[in-house]
Amino acid sequence: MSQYHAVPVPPMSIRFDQAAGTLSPEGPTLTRRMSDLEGLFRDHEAWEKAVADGDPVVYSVISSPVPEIDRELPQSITTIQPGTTGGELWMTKGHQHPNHQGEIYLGISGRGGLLMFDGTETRWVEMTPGTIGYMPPGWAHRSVNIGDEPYSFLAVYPGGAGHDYGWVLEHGMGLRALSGADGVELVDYVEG
Ligand SMILES: O=P(O)(O)OC[C@H]1O[C@](O)(CO)[C@@H](O)[C@@H]1O
Ligand SMILES: [Fe+2]
Repeated sequence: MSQYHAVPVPPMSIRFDQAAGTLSPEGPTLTRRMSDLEGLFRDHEAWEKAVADGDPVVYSVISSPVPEIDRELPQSITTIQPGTTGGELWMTKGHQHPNHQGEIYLGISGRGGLLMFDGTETRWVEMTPGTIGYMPPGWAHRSVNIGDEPYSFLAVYPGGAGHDYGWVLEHGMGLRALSGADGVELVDYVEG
């Protein structure tokens, strides 16, 4: 089920207040805690312990009022907190668009990585403020915070693309992003 409402909107400007972490006018907001990321981390015991030890917020998503419906172009800003679980950097759930369509991200603050997987090949794009990351149709995508401060990025995506989270649980993402010497060490995917 979509977390977005489907009310058409008129032409508009949308103001992002980075200090306040708000969009105005605002749409739906979403908070993902550790407990929402079941089955995604390699170290299941470390994930269970993190859930038991306060179930921290891993990332939040604020959206504009543009609806998730075909031919619309919704936007959202995702902020991933810095952290690791079992040595694995905090990340989004990641998803495939069931109705394969492209998408762009724009780095706003902090340091991140954009992991893309088409079921065979994997790509990793480092994201800093000003970087545009492009996800072609058919490439599942996950974002990772590789720094020690919150990592924020703008997403712009086709409203009819949909979100398939089960695809990532079934196929993985090709690689995992662990905390390493230069912030990140990419290793082969191992089941969670
Ligand atoms: O949908 P996920 O995998 O939780 O990741 C969150 C980010 O991805 C989006 O679904 C866009 O691809 C936005 O809602 C948000 O920017
Ligand atoms: Fe997407």
